[in-house]
This record gives sequence, C-alpha cells and structure tokens, in this order.
Amino acid sequence: MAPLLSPMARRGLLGRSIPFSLGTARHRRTVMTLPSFSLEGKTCLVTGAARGLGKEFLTAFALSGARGACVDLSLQAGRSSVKHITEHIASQPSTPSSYTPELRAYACDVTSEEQVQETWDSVVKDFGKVDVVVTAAGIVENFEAENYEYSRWLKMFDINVNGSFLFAKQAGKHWIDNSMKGNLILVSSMSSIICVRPQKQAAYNASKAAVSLLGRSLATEWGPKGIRVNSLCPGYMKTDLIIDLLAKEGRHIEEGWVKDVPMGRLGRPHELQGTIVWMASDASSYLNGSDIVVDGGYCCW
Ligand SMILES: NC(=O)c1ccc[n+]([C@@H]2O[C@H](COP(=O)([O-])OP(=O)(O)OC[C@H]3O[C@@H](n4cnc5c(N)ncnc54)[C@H](O)[C@@H]3O)[C@@H](O)[C@H]2O)c1
Ligand SMILES: OC[C@@H](O)C(O)[C@H](O)CO
Repeated sequence: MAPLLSPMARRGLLGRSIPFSLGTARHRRTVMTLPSFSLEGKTCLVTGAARGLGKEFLTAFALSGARGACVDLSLQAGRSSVKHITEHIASQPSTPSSYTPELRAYACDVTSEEQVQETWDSVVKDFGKVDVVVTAAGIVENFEAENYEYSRWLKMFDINVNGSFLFAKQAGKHWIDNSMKGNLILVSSMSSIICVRPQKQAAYNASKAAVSLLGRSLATEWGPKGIRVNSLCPGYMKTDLIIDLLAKEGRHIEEGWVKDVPMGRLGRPHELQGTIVWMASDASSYLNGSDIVVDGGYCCW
C-alpha cells in the first residue's frame, strides 16, 4: 500500500529527525513518537531523585526534553545524580548533539515544611515555573507489628505520607494561586493495595495506602481547577532500596518474590520510564485520581 505521506512530510508532521551514532559518524534517522508524549517546555520537580526510582524518573523526563529539579536530603548526592544523568543522556545514540538537559540539585528534607517551602521557592526562581511534581522520596523497613517501635512508625509516616503531602500542598497552592494547570504524581506502591510476603511491613503498607488515598482526595479537590493528581504503584523494582532489603532479609526471599510475580522476575527501574513520562505528559490528559499499577502482574493473585 502506498504511504499516505512522504517520508519528509511524515518527519515534519509526526516525528522528529534526530541524530544517532553509527560507529564514529553521526547519522540522522526519524523517531516516530506521539507528540503529546514530549515534555519539551515542562519543568519537572522530583523528590528522592538522588538515586533509585526518583533518579530514573528524572532521567526519563530529561530524555523527553524536560528541565528538572533533583530534590533529596544531600546536595552532594543530588549533584552527583544530576551529573550522572547528564552523562548518561549525552551517551545515548538518540540524543541530539546540541542537547544538554537543564537539571539542578536541591537539598531538602521532605518532612520539614520550612525546607519544602524554601526549596519550592528556589526551584520556581531558578526555572520560572514547575509543571510536574513527583514525590519519590520514601523509605521501607520490615518489623512485625507487635514489636514495631512507635517512633519508627511515626518516622515512616513522616517521610512517606507527610513528605508527600507537604510537597503536594506547596505545589497545589502555587498552581491554584497562579491559575496554573499542574500535574502531581505521588509515588505509592502495590503495597497500598495488597500485602506482600513474607516480609512484615504493616507501617509501610499503611503509609502507602494513605499516599494513594491522599492522591484520590486531591484529584477530587483540585481536578476542577485543572490540576491532575495520580499515584504510581510499582511492584518490586530492583533499586538500592530493594537490594538493601534483600541483603538484610536474605537472598532466599527474592526467590519467593519471583514466584509471586506472574512475569517471573522483578522489575528493572528503567521499566517505569514509559509510564512516568506518560503520566507526566499531555498524553495522559484525562488521567486523574488513578492508581497506576506496574507490577508484572503481582496484584492479580
Ligand atoms: N523499589 C521498589 O521496589 C519500590 C516499589 C514500590 C514503591 N517504591 C517507592 O518508590 C519510592 C522510591 O523508592 P526507591 O526504591 O527509589 O528507594 P531508594 O531508597 O533507592 O531512594 C529513595 C530516595 O529518597 C530519599 N529520601 C529519603 N528520605 C528523605 C527525606 N526525608 N527527604 C528527602 N529525600 C529523602 C533518599 O535519600 C533516596 O535518595 C519510595 O517511596 C518507595 O516506597 C519503591
Ligand atoms: O511493594 C513493593 C514495594 O513497595 C516495596 O519495595 C516492598 O513492599 C518492600 O518490601
């Protein structure tokens, strides 16, 4: 069948002509993508982006043309994350030679309202605006409930729930006061829906259930104002958090986890890149108040 459009017209209307490496030379090829997936012109703020999923999300955003703020406890770790992401992007064959992502690091403890406010003000001053906020800062730990120290319970909620709320509140207020459309993505977990086994983690599970319902609550409050709020619920993704947990609990646990995943393996962090870009972009313009589960099928049981 004859093509509906010439290759040149297709490139102009539906794709972007970008350079890619072949040997030592730079050649051009056309990458066909749905334009609404592009994040060009958007500024994305990601908490917990010094490592793990947050870093993966910031990488995906920068690869999609966004500018980005890397927010984490340590400025040094944040700067090293930004450097690593920038080098990674430069090494990708699909990256145009003229493109360097605009990324900056900010030190912030998400449990401090004062620090969250200061960080927000700095990011807005540096970038002029924030379009997308992803709250990936979080912790996990496993203790049986009857022996769970209350101080630990409070810390878990302080980081996972209060930290998410503080950034959500800051972003929501800013977007509403400035009549801006905003996009908030809370990082929840499949543990907001089901109890994983065998590790005992009542506090973590309850904190993630709170995060997801916070997301749906904000979606109803702010939806009429043009602000979308959704939660991402990953299954097991092999980040340092999971590697540390396996080191503590024993490697036999991983075998049990894998049996519980219909796809027969843990997730790789980069496998969330497509989902997070979709959620952050205009491609998901009617998505609001949803929990997006990406877990290899774990929650089907
Ligand atoms: N890895 C998984 O399998 C998985 C699955 C589902 C959900 N999650 C969730 O995704 C999020 C990220 O997980 P990860 O695997 O990348 O973990 P990670 O430990 O690799 O990264 C978490 C990041 O959050 C930062 N952080 C912790 N406390 C903070 C605070 N008070 N203020 C600012 N930053 C803080 C850490 O410094 C770290 O850089 C967490 O909320 C986690 O519950 C992870
Ligand atoms: O449920 C997957 C993750 O949220 C989490 O890393 C796991 O539950 C930790 O045991």
